[in-house]
Amino acid sequence: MAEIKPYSMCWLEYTDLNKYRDKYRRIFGNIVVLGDNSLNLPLKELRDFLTYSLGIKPKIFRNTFANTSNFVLIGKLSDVRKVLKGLDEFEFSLGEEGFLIKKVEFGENSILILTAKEYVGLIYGVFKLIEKLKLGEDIDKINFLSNPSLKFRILNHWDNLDGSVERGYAGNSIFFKDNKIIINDRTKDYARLLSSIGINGIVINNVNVKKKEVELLTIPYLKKLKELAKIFSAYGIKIYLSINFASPIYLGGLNTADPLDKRVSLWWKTKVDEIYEYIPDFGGFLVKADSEFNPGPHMYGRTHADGANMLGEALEPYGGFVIWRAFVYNCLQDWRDVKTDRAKAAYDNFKPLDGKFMDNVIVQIKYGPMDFQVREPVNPLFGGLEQTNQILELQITQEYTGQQIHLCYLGVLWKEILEFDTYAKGKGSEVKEILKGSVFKIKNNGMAGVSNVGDNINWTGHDLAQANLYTFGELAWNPDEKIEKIVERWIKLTFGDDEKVVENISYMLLNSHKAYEKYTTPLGLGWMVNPGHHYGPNPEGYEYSKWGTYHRANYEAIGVDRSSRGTGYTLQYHSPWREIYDSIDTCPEELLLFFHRVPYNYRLKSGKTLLQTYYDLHFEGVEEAEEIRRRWIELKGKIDDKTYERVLQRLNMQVEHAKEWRDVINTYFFRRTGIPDEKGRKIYP
Ligand SMILES: CO[C@H]1[C@H](O)[C@@H](O)[C@H](O)O[C@@H]1C(=O)O
Repeated sequence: MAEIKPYSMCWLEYTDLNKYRDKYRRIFGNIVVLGDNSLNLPLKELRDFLTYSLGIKPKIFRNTFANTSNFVLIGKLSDVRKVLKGLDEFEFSLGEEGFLIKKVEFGENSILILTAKEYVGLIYGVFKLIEKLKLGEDIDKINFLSNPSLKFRILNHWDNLDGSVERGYAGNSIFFKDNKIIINDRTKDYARLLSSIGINGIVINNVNVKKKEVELLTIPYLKKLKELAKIFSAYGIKIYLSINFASPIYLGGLNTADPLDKRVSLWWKTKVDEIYEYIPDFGGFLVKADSEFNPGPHMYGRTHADGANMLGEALEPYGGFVIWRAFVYNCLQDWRDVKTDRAKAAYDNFKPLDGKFMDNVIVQIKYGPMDFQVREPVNPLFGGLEQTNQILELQITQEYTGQQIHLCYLGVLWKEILEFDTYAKGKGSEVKEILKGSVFKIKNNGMAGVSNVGDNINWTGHDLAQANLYTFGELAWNPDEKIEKIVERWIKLTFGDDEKVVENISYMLLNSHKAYEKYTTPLGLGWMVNPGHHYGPNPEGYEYSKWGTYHRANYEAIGVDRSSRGTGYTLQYHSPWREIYDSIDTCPEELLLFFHRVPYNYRLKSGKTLLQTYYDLHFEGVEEAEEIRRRWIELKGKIDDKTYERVLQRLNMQVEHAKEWRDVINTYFFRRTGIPDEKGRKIYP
């Protein structure tokens, strides 16, 4: 029996797979390992899975297969090639992090090879092999080579040293408590989970680096971080830290953090030297600078490039990276000022700096120009920046998308973002192609996801929110994969392969984002949330505040004119998007209110008015939330009771809160216009 843990292992759980035992026994009864003890970890992963899930206790052979006939062979490609011929081509096709799983016949013997150029590939590979076995896939003729498409596949934790998590909806931090770093069994299990979805970097602390967190760069913390980094490193994951740009003042006693001041750059160099003494494979820094009250180079009249490059120089000798966020805007705006448009800020700040960053600096860009709303257009910096490394920032944690009380599967949205064609170099310049490095020459690109993980027993609060974490990793590894396939795989790995279970949960996941969008703020509106915590409806919650997030509804119209006749935001896009978005007639309706100010009586393509459409979508959204719950209820008895109940409870809350959204928003529109619903449904006066 596998040890029983006080938390679930999500898609890695050792479920009983006895039914596949006979299918796999012949080959998996023997494992030959080529190489030294460094391969013990992938070996242990495979052995534990075979033992606990399949009831196969493999015999292990080290550096010999003299007495075996059928076996699994694990080793680095250079070692495997010494004993098996015909593997030359893989020297070229395997990348640094890639792996190969291949069945070969060798005389009388059947051998399943798991190989990679580097150790890290063997780790990723062993988890993929386990996944295939867990899914019961045929491995008789397997010839599966996989390299990640994106170089950086990083999770951002917004965890604070006191154990709280900014925008966290799954309990407390798994990394920090009472200003101490936590290291326990769960740390390693987290590394295993992340490695199994190909993650290769993790920023462990919040981008808002407050006074206490500045101390993470001091020796007492570095000593502990060294231990933590070792655990992650064994699974192919590098540790990064968010830093406060003013650290030389807080920690170094300097009176400035000016990036062009020699004392400042020297302080950082010395600090970086120290960090690498403790953590030789340290990934680098994530920096939120000149953003929402965090200090940055603007304070000294310097540019983001000045700031980032100064850090880049300190990290360069060690191969470390600076990840610099593009989330920079005026957060002290006056609602009476109609000229300033927050949506334009990232582009306005960073486009002029294109080409000025060092090669080990990466600009990390939120998917949209505002802030992780349920729908926004894709940030025009994608396609706008041509000579700057870039990371697409997604929010796995559901700040604006239901806070893990609502089921809102984000994979469908992320897929649309990745497939958005920027037309930067004509057709075929999709975001995913830019990130792969195939549109511009820049190569140090990737994806970052703000983690949805906490210390809840299911890691993510809502059990089904595990799918968002899984999907993030899978898409970062291969953004070309079909989302339906990822969903199906996650369900089977997590809940087994019962047809009804797969059918219903697929339905629930694939339709949940659309439903959430409908009953909250469809047509690109966004922002009608309660200020501060961002849960639940509040149509004017952000209307007169300083955050630059206004819809400016009056009795006739709603939305911001961001066209060339308005704020000019549309001009940040390449053609044909700038023309498409610029005209109310061609603008995709799902983004209509983002780009245009639209009268309530404006007729959409369906022939219905904007107002009636808004009413209809809200009624539909609630019905869809009810249907999603119904699909879950159909699975009673097919899902273990505890999980079933936990999810049902959240789905019940979702339906209730969806009704609250529907009624508050519909009433708001009714009160603004005085026009009732054509279908006479209940709208509160
Ligand atoms: C970490 O701060 C977050 C903040 O909680 C969130 O509400 C805001 O939208 O985005 C910020 C950011 O992305 O920096």
